Amino acid sequence: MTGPTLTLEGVTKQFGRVRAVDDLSFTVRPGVVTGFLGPNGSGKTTTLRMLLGLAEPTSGRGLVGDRPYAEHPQPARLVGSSLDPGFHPGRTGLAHLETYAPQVGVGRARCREVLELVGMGDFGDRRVGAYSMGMKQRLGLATALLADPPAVVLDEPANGLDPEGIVWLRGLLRRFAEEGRTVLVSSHVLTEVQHTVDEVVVIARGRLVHASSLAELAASAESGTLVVAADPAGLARLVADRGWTAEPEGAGLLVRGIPAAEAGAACFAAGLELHQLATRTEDLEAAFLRLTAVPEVAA
Ligand SMILES: Nc1ncnc2c1ncn2[C@@H]1O[C@H](COP(=O)(O)OP(=O)(O)OP(=O)(O)O)[C@@H](O)[C@H]1O
Repeated sequence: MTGPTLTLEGVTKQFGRVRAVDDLSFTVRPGVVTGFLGPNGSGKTTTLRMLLGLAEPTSGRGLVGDRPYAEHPQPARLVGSSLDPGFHPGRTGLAHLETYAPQVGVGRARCREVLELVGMGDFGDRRVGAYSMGMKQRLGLATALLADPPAVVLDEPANGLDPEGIVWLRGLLRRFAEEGRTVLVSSHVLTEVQHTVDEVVVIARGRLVHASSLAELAASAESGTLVVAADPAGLARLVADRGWTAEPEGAGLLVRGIPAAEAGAACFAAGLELHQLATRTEDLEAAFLRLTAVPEVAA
């Protein structure tokens, strides 16, 4: 199986005065898990809704394969999604799936099968109103998987899942990708999906701020050296003389982008007595926060 490539081409969405999505372009390939990441309110859901024909872009377009979602003869069979699952609290989980089954051309047996697949086999006859958040997530996922689609688009699928559920979801998405499907999952927490995704697309305030493999994002994490000197004023002078960027950390300075060997050699040459010299590497979450941080407004 080879899933369709998903493409956003210069998509913008304006809600009155709010520009929720701003000239956003990226591509999602089949055979890998792609994480669509951004803080709350950054425009992820709006983007996914435009991709799936649930919202009209102000400009630009979303493509599933070679054409917009709605132009496919049976789009719901091509892309399974957890957006707008439309749960009715009075319906059982099974009845919910059965309302969707005709749209994607599957029968009751498949509804039971997907309930089993998402670990909900024992709860299909219980009313959705009595489901926990995690159970609703699983039912949303079951809805997305009804047609056994070659592409899945899931909005915050890890929300409400317990740690065991997250591990289970990770395994499921990994298997889908290995089968050649296209897998796009959104999240506002990078660490929640960092063991799940291969590719990352990061947005902030509706704009693309980063797109690469997860490995490349990790490699781009900024590193620096913590330097603690007996003479803090002397160290501050050295940092200024060298034009380094540094910020206070504990009793010393965290010097950005300078390896420990270089910082140590410079201190030695300047006759500074060191109490500590340690490499500091930013973790992925810090890199994510740096990428999505609101820029300070110049005075
Ligand atoms: N129908 C709408 N009408 C007006 N504004 C909207 C509408 N839908 C979304 N917005 C606004 O667009 C922006 C982006 O919202 P969106 O839900 O796409 O973000 P998100 O990244 O999915 O957030 P979260 O992680 O909190 O779900 C927000 O400022 C939101 O208030």
